[in-house]
Amino acid sequence: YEWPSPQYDALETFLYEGRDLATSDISSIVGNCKLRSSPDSMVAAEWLRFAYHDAATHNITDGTGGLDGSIFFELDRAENAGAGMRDTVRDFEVSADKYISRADIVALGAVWGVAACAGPPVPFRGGRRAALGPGPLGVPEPNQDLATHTEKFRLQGFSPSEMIALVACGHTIGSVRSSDFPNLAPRNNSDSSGIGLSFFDSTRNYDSAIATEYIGGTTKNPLITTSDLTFASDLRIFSSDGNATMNRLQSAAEFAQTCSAMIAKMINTVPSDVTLTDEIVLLPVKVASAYITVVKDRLIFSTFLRLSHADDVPDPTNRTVNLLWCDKRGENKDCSGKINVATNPVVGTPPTSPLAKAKKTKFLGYDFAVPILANQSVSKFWFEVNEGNGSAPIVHDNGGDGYIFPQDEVIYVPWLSTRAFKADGAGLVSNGFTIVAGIRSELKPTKAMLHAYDGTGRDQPPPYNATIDLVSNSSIALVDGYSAYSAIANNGARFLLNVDLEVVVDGISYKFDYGQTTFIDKSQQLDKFLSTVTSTTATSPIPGTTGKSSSFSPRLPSPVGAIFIVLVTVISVLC
Ligand code: HEM
Repeated sequence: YEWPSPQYDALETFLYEGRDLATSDISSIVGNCKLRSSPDSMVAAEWLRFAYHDAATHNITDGTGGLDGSIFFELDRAENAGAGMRDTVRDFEVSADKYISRADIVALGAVWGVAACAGPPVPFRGGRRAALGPGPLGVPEPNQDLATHTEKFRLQGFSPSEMIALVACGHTIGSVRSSDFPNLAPRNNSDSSGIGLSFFDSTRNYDSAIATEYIGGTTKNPLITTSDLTFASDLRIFSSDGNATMNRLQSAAEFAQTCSAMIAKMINTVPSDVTLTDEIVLLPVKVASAYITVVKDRLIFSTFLRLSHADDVPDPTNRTVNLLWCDKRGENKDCSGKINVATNPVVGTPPTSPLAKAKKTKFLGYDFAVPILANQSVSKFWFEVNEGNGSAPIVHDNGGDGYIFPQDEVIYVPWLSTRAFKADGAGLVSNGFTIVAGIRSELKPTKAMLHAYDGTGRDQPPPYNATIDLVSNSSIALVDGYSAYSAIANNGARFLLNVDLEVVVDGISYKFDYGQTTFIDKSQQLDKFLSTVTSTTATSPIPGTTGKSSSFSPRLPSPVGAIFIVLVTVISVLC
């Protein structure tokens, strides 16, 4: 891994922090193995079944079907019956973006669901392509015979013993509902919703009870105990190898290991023309964002460092984190005369997804937003972390090269961008944005474009994917060094516009990637920026260093911005 790896970075944030581009924490819907309020069905079970029904239609012979999000378009089929499926659609329809497809979200739901109910970590790879319509039929149904099920699992790529394991790894959580299968699950009169839930085993955790209770003869799994044997599909499947697999799965360790592998294989069952990413592993040190923007007539360099530690270790109290960077332009270009230092970032606690919790990990985030000048800008940056315990500070510099700041030719300015939307009682009707960008004033671009993408929307509309010219907009004053451009994007009844910008100058293209629009026109935007935008209070040499202090003196912010103080210190280095 080397920063920046945009798709990896986006998937990593989503997988381990549980939040999407709009910073909405969708994994918290399933966190702590939550139940829906009415009926008390398990969200994790609904998400796991949703993923299975999407993957189950894979055909290894022609490479079609598999986990591709086609399930969103297939809920009117008898084989996909169930209220849990419809609830899941609502959970998942707001988060897809250009790096995280709807299909990846279905797979993530299975990973989070298993982890949220104390199950094993399931390795996750991204890169699934979202289908734009229904796929083939073929999800197994309980009234089909063993030969039919064995053949369907073979077509999905699973051997007979893998079939037994995968069904047990699915039916360790959740229930059969009376409202969906009245012949299998009795209606429960004490349940005010009238929807009887007959759970597969006596525990709500993702554990081996499904196997121990089956082998021990105490199971209440309706797909085993039903008096109508036509529907006893788990009984037929579990006993199909003389109970050898189910005997083995009684061991907690064996169950965890097997199910981690089986669920991973299930979510990696994708159409043959899809190439998945490498496994997304948790980055212990992560630069989660780095951009230049304008907030209240100041040019701001903003970056966010996320560090992790074991969740049974208290948060460090003496830690200090400094941001260091080189100018990209001017007399001190590339740190030839000075290194800039910012201290005292705003410290926050990024959320942890069920998977990060299962890995017993906690995050601390260090948010820097420092005023800079356009004629100095940023070429690269790095961090110095001092734990305050006498040990030498640790430098995080991307393996030695520093974090190279991608480009400053075009910047995104959410602060001045605006949103217009219409909603009625049924929800969002239309959404549109005027996106403001800054392009360096000395440039004469031959092309300036907004690439706008939105993969969300009720009832899964095709993604909005538009390229719109950015037009010079002299009515907007930015800051010295940047001229304002704007473009209008209408993303219809979709929720999560993603902003990419591109300018072409002398045949070279400069790109800003993956800007979000959630904070536009909302008070949170103000909160977010004002809580991190910092005032520059001094320029002084760091104690112990020699050399003269340079004349770095960015504009002072308005007092309202000075909620947190970052000391920007500029030192001369001996070169
Ligand atoms: C022959 C194969 C299978 C059959 C016939 C089958 C059948 C069923 C049925 C009838 C239900 C009840 C649904 C409802 O009442 O809404 C159910 C629930 C469930 N199934 Fe399966 N299943 C099979 C395989 C799997 C597999 C392989 C998985 C995942 C790895 C899985 C995961 C689940 C889960 C988690 C639930 C509970 C859903 C909830 O509580 O909302 N199933 N299954």
